[in-house]
Amino acid sequence: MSVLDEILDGVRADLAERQQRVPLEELKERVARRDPARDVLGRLRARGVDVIAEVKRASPSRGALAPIDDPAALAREYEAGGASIISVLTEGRRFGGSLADLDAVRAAVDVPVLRKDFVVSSYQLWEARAHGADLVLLMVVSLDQNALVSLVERAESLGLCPLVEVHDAQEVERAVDAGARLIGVNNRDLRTLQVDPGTFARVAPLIPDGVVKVAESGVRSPHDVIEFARAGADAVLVGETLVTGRDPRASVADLVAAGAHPALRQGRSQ
Ligand SMILES: O=C(O)c1ccccc1NCC(=O)[C@H](O)[C@H](O)COP(=O)(O)O
Repeated sequence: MSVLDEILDGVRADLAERQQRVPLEELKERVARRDPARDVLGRLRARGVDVIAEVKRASPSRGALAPIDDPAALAREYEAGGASIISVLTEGRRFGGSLADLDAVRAAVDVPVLRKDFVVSSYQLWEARAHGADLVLLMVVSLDQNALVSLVERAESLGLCPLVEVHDAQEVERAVDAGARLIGVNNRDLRTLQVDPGTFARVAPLIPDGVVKVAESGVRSPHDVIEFARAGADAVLVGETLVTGRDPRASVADLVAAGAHPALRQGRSQ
């Protein structure tokens, strides 16, 4: 069994437990009391190369990364450094995240917040919105096409912007067919956990113009931001480098500054 399959088994078990504890009707009532989700696509199209900064305690590939006792404080640092979106990993078993982290971050920042998890059911979309997320990750590799299409539609009907994650040409085709307007190319192969930073440059040209493109995983430096931007990225998603560095605000600011260079504006998604 692959690591991804193990993660998905755990996600389904935890999901079943939450569905017992928190009925869908209760989530719907909480969603109805929430302010509408923030605009994401307009923001990503309007500026230089945006930085999506991730709250990530641990990962299957690297084990423990950082304790992050106060995710709200970390998110405020990211926002002060110029991050356009805060990504919050809510998977508990392998990434050490939780919906409580999402609550804390949502209450701490004004920028949009991404619920980063292994979504397999519309219940998780209701959860994401009930806990204040503006975006939600949908991974093509872990969904059949009917499920992908229906989760994209359900996310949008809740006002959530789906970030549809792909890794190869076939997954791009599926994401586009499902109506994705925001596509993340993960440089990490989730079956082997290997990161190949060249993945984005190979896969991004297959994504139609007008779709906003995010380079995910393996972004380590301002130089990387420039390289991904030259390959067509509108945004980069960064976890490990930020949570293991000494000064997350300064690290984000350096990445944002690299992405704001006027020479990089040409060719970005409109
Ligand atoms: O990070 C992992 O090891 C991992 C393993 C299996 C599934 C997903 C995984 N990561 C999720 C991500 O996509 C990253 O957290 C995100 O792109 C940031 O990557 P990085 O900057 O390399 O931490």
